[in-house]
Amino acid sequence: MIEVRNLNKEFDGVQVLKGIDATFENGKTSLVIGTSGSGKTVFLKCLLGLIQPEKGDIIYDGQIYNEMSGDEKRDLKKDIGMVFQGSALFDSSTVEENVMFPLKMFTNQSYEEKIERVNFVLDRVNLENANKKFPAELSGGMQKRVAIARAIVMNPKYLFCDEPNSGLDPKTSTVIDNLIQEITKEYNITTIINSHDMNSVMEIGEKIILLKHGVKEWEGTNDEVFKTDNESLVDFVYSSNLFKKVREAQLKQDNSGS
Ligand SMILES: Nc1ncnc2c1ncn2[C@@H]1O[C@H](COP(=O)(O)OP(=O)(O)OP(=O)(O)O)[C@@H](O)[C@H]1O
Repeated sequence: MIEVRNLNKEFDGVQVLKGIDATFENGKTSLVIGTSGSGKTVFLKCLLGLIQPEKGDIIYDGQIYNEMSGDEKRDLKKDIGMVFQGSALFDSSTVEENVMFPLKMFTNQSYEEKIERVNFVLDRVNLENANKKFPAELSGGMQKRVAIARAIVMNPKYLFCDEPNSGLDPKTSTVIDNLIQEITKEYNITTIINSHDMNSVMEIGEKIILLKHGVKEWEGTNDEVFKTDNESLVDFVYSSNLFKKVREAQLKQDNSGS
C-alpha cells in the first residue's frame, strides 16, 4: 500500500502539485488521469524518488520515504517495477538480456537462477519464444510485454506504468491493460498507472484519481465515472464523443430502471 499525504511540488515558484492526498492499495490497479500538464508525471516521479517534493509524505507500507536510511531507500528501489512510456528497452540487447538486467543489477543470483526467473516472467507475459530476439524485431505490443516482464522480474511490491498504451492500437491496449491488472492481482502488487486513455479508465480503473492543475479534483471507481456530476471529470470524459454517447445511454438505462 502507498499513502500520499499533502504532497506539494513547485518548480521556479510555480506550484505543480498542490496538497495531494491519496491511498493506493495492493492488489488493485489505480489510474492517475488528467489532461496534459496536470501533474501526472511529476506525481509519479515523486513516488519513484526522482523528484524531491517540498512538502508532504509518501509512505510505502507504513515506511515514510523521507525517514528511510540510504540502505532502506536502495531496498525500496528493488521493490519498484517501472514500465516507461515507449517501453524504453535496450535496442542492442536481446529480450532475454533486457529482462535479466534488473537481476544483474540488484542480485547475486547465478546465471541458471537468473535465466530460470527470466523464462518464468516471459512465460507469464506470453512471450515464450522471444528470448533471442531484439526489440526491433517485435511489434509494439510485444515490446510492451517485454517491458512488463522486466518490470516484474524482481517480484516488485509496487508497479508504476507511465502511459503504458501509448502507440498501441485499441485492441492491443486492452490486452496490455488486462495483463497488467491480472499480474497486479496475482502477485498482490500496488499498481499505479498514469494515463489519459479512457478505454483503460473504464477497463481497469479500480481506483481513479483525476488531477487538474496539480490538484486532486476527483477520486472514484470506473463504475462511478459515468454517474459523476464533477464538472472537470465530465469535461475530461466528454472530450471523447464515444464516451459521451455511452454515458447518455447509461444514464437513460439507470433512469428507466428506477
Ligand atoms: N523539471 C521541471 N521543471 C520545470 N517545470 C516542470 C518540470 N517538470 C514538469 N514541469 C511542469 O509541471 C507541470 C506538470 O507536468 P507533468 O509532466 O507532470 O504533466 P503531465 O500531466 O504528466 O502531462 P502529459 O500528459 O503531457 O505527460 C507542467 O506545467 C510542466 O511544465
